[in-house]
Amino acid sequence: QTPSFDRLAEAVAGRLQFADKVALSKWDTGKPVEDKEQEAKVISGVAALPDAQRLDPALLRTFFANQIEANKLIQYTLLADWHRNGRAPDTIRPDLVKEIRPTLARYTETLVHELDVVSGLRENKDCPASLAKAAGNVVVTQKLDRLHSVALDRALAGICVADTAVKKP
Ligand SMILES: C=C(O[C@@H]1C=C(C(=O)O)C=C[C@H]1O)C(=O)O
Repeated sequence: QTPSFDRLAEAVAGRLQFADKVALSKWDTGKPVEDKEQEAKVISGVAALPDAQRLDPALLRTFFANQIEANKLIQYTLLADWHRNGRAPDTIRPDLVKEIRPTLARYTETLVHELDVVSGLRENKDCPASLAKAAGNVVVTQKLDRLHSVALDRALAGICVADTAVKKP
């Protein structure tokens, strides 16, 4: 099977869907959206994964910093919406430490694996177009709203060598 960005984009979107649950837990607990200590744990955890050994450590750091930025973008927007409405949805909220962060960690493993799969596509001239189209397909299949589509493009920025949107190592 020829490698494509489809699975990477799916996994990135999957991780982003969890930002909603993170935001709910922060609404309930009053904890800040940004947790620098947790971010450092996520980034240092990546380097220890088997698939990470084949990848450029600087690319991994940039890529996961972008996943975290996109996650926070969703959290800030949802929290502001809920403040405007005076209430948050009453959907089930998993516990941040016991449930959400372990789930995010499993996405991290999948993401590192998928990054490894597409590593040969990063240099291609059509990389930005292929990546953006893969994201567009995920928007349709996962029925992403505008906020999550915006965050998806943000999270994917910087993967292509020819992409000038985000500074690369
Ligand atoms: C997801 C969280 O919120 C933010 C986003 C993080 C992430 O995407 O991994 C990590 C820390 C926080 O800055 C969290 O606190 O766990």
